[in-house]
Amino acid sequence: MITTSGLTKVYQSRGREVTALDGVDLHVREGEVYGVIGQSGAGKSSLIRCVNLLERPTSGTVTVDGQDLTALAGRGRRAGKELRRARSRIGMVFQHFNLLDSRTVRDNVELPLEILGISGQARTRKALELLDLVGLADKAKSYPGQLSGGQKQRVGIARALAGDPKVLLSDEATSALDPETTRSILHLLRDLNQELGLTVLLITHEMDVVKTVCDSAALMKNGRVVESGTVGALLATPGSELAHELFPVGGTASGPGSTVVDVTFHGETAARPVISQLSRTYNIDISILGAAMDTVGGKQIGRMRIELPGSFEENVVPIGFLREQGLQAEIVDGAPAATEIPSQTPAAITKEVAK
Ligand SMILES: Nc1ncnc2c1ncn2[C@@H]1O[C@H](COP(=O)(O)OP(=O)(O)OP(=O)(O)O)[C@@H](O)[C@H]1O
Repeated sequence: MITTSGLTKVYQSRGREVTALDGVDLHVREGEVYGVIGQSGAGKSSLIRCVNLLERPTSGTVTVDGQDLTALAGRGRRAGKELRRARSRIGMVFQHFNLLDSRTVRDNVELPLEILGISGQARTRKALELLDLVGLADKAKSYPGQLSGGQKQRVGIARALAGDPKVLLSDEATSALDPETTRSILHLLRDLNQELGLTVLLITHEMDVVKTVCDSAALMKNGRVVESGTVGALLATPGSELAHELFPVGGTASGPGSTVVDVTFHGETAARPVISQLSRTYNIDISILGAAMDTVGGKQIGRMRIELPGSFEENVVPIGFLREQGLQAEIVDGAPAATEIPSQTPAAITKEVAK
């Protein structure tokens, strides 16, 4: 639904060049919630602004729903008619809501419909429908100043849906909200994604947002995507930084001469007593050094760091047993050279070596 190829953005700032995006390839499938995470300055805002051509990329292409937006003329407010039309089918939600304080809630939602030239009655009907959809039917006549932050963001979401978009872009939509309100807004985005089949591309610096709502995620650093994939596949990727951030498991070996393994459970493997089977089958004592269980995108996922007595060579068979059971097993300590470890990296994952 959204593809960027070789997307590059270089700003000219006080006589020097700042590369905010450095060849970003992103592939967001129809109907998924895709999170782009990264620290401040990683290039997230530049990415989202380039996706709807609010910012013109220096090079590369952006395709949304099969249409190459970069081929359409104009930029920002001076965008040509075709680009404006294409953009009206991309909803955008902002961190600070960007509502007009002098207009009622209903009038704020009607604004994009006014710009599209929709007549008064149809506009009002649509705005009231959308307010109902986001749970604010009773606030139509209120002004933004009379609403809580969460309610303001619901108005922002209703307004973003006015043009019946297939794609919703969210620029840190929950960063200004408290944890409870954040959860309710994320659930609303998830419900809209499922009920309307809306594709959602969101940027965030909070791992919890990715954990709560995203099907897929990408990690950005210095203008580049350094990891991307479905959350399930990322969790199954040995050495994935995103997986480690989503499920940090700690614990160090009790001493030399043992093998430490990070085991990832998901899907039906999360419900099977694999560790006790491993212990009984090979008659080995297993120490659990750390563990975390959680629900990601509605699926139970867990990670456990375990310690097996003996060197890696002595544990090749038990580790093979774990992998045969459909679990991911990544050797953290006691491993031979990386090339000797049987690799299970799924092809779906792209992990580039940062420049
Ligand atoms: N209009 C601009 N002119 C010059 N440099 C800019 C401009 N916008 C962004 N940058 C620079 O580009 C880089 C990426 O910024 P960007 O805002 O895209 O990152 P971000 O990941 O969204 O960060 P944050 O979460 O702090 O908003 C930064 O070094 C920033 O200073």
